[in-house]
Amino acid sequence: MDIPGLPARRAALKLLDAVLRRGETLDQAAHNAVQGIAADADRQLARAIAAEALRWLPDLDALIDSATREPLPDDAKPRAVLRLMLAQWLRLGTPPHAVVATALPLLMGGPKRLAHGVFATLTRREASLPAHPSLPAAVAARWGDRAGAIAAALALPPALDLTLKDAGETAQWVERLGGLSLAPGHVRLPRGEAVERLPGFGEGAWWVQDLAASLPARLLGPGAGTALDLCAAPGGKALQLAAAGWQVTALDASAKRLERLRDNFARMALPVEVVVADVQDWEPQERFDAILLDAPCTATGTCRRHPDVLHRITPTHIRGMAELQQRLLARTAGWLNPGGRLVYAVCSQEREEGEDIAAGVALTPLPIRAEELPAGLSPTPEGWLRTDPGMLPEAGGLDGFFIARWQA
Ligand SMILES: C[S@@+](CC[C@H](N)C(=O)[O-])C[C@H]1O[C@@H](n2cnc3c(N)ncnc32)[C@H](O)[C@@H]1O
Repeated sequence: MDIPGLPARRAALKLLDAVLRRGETLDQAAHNAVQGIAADADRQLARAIAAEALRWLPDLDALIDSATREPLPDDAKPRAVLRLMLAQWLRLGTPPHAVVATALPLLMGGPKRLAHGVFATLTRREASLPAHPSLPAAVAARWGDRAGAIAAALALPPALDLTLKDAGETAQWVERLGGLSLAPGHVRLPRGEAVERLPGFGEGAWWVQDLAASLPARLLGPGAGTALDLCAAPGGKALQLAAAGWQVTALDASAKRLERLRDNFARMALPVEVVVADVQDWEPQERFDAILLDAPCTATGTCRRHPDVLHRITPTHIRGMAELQQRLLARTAGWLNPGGRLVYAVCSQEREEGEDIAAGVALTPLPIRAEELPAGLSPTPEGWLRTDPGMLPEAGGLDGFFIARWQA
């Protein structure tokens, strides 16, 4: 029989391994790793341990290396177990004796004695982590002069952002939910509350959507005809377009994710036409007044929520995504009615997926203006928008996005 708490630690070890060795996302890996764990709390604990280990990996490794004579190989099992032990102790507040009792049984023999010794050394020294996580060196190099601000934002879990169906009711919902608003139709709450229990969920008054993720649809303006939302599922941006009065066609390659989109539209009582297709070979029967291309991307702008992106995304992934994004945007640009608007968005922090893509588009730019954005954000000199988690620090930051807009 397993000792209590061990299955959650074993699952956390599987999660870490799936991300770091097989390049899976935490979400993909969670499906397999937590199979067989009955209690929801244990499944959540496994994920929390792995996520904190990934968020603080370079700092945890520095502590481990400070307590060993020879550095342990990067993929050695004792290093992986120590990463989890330290994440529990230093990030989740688990007392050291409980960490030892529940995680050390993952190892046997010499490796177990080694990990025990390193952990004992670090607890005796009262080791601590820096004020915020250090980025892996390759990531810090890619993010250049924004790396420090983004790293600072990584220390805190992101707030819970809601988008209201009726932006005219912003003040009422801010009061009712006890949050703050950074834009019309936006309410920000501290994370922690179960979403389904918040007032307004059942009645379809709002949906969960990061503030940055709500900006692309806002930049298409109030509904004035037909809108095509490409790569639309699960539908946060399509809901915004429908709520703004656009007649929305939502297209996505994943039938399963489109089921979630349909459920979301049903909950919000908004109309939508759904198309299951790949943007790479779909041929529209009509032209559109507005197109939103929320392209598939490396999602490195969501690193606060998904710290696995800090470790699995390589220059090869970024190049592959950039090629796909360029192909999708080139097709899409021909599907606008005269005078129609196209918005391109990615939740990536990488210039290859943002600025470099936008610079190659032949349509007429429709520069984003500061008045269209929440206070504290400003467009680039080219009229694009680049956000990252280090922006709006007093309000709790926002995801990293790149957004550009053109007119046919
Ligand atoms: C970032 S998510 C979109 C989020 C969505 N726009 C929202 O606001 O809720 C990316 C989506 O792109 C879809 N996708 C990826 N490649 C695609 C393609 N070639 N054609 C159509 N959809 C694609 C995926 O199935 C996924 O649902």
